[in-house]
Amino acid sequence: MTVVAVLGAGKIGELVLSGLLRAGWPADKLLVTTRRSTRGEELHERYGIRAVDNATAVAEADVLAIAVKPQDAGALLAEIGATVPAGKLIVSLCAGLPTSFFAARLPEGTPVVRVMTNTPALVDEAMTAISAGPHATGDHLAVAEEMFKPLGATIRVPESQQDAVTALSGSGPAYFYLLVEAMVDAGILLGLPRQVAHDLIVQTAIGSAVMLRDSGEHPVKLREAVTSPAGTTISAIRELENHGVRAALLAALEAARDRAREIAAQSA
Ligand SMILES: NC(=O)C1=CN([C@@H]2O[C@H](COP(=O)(O)OP(=O)(O)OC[C@H]3O[C@@H](n4cnc5c(N)ncnc54)[C@H](OP(=O)(O)O)[C@@H]3O)[C@@H](O)[C@H]2O)C=CC1
Ligand SMILES: O=C(O)[C@@H]1CCC=N1
Repeated sequence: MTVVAVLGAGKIGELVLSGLLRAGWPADKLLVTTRRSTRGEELHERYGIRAVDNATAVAEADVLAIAVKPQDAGALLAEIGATVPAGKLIVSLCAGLPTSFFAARLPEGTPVVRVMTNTPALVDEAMTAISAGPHATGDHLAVAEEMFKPLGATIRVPESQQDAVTALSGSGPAYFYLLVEAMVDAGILLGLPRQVAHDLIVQTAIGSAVMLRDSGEHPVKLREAVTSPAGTTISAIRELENHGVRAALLAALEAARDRAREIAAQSA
């Protein structure tokens, strides 16, 4: 069975490892590397997986999943790049960094796959977009899918779309959490106890998300069904439109996409 090493197990690396274990990936087929040894020990105690150094991971794993911050990827590749044996699959989880960044720092012919996942991996509801980079074949994409399917949904996209994907689904959970936070505060403003406001909004978010996924209806239709003539909802929607929420979202996601491009330019 494929041995996967997660290089740089912070938040996302741990989510990937724990998801693979939940899906039945044997602990002895997983390796983890960390910068701080205490973090490696913590992950070993929590999951029973072996914490090793980057050189050992390169030597022993079939797949190297790079989960360091994009700003740390250059240093990591300077350390391991030349030692990566031919044919080892590199799966990058780094926002912004194109596969060419990795190819330039790895032996010629090394297959590179770029993925963008998100934190709902914690509850097996991630959205992961997968792209083939240099030398990545259908088989390599299938390996990446085998890794990420247990964590939620997967989709294949051309790499040219990955910065937009990052802006939408990679960063996306943060936008929903911000919205929930603001709506709970609105509940406080209206005099509800915080816990009651929290419970109302969280269940409303879950119900709305499940309807979006399962009803097959367009979001406009779902919204219209809530919006009664001369009712309460349209009064709120007028305020959202007056405050430019729609325009703010367009600008915000464009800014996230632009930041991904900037990270790539600064790392080149
Ligand atoms: N957070 C998110 O929602 C998402 C993040 N991503 C991407 O995932 C990647 C990781 O993000 P995230 O988990 O949030 O970041 P974290 O900072 O939580 O994790 C990165 C980890 O890499 C470790 N690290 C750095 N350099 C090395 C090295 N040379 N060898 C071994 N370990 C190293 C860091 O160690 P130390 O703790 O000592 O600094 C840290 O624990 C990023 O590239 C990000 O763009 C993608 C999708 C979503
Ligand atoms: O904020 C970030 O840069 C990372 C990438 C996508 C989500 N978090």
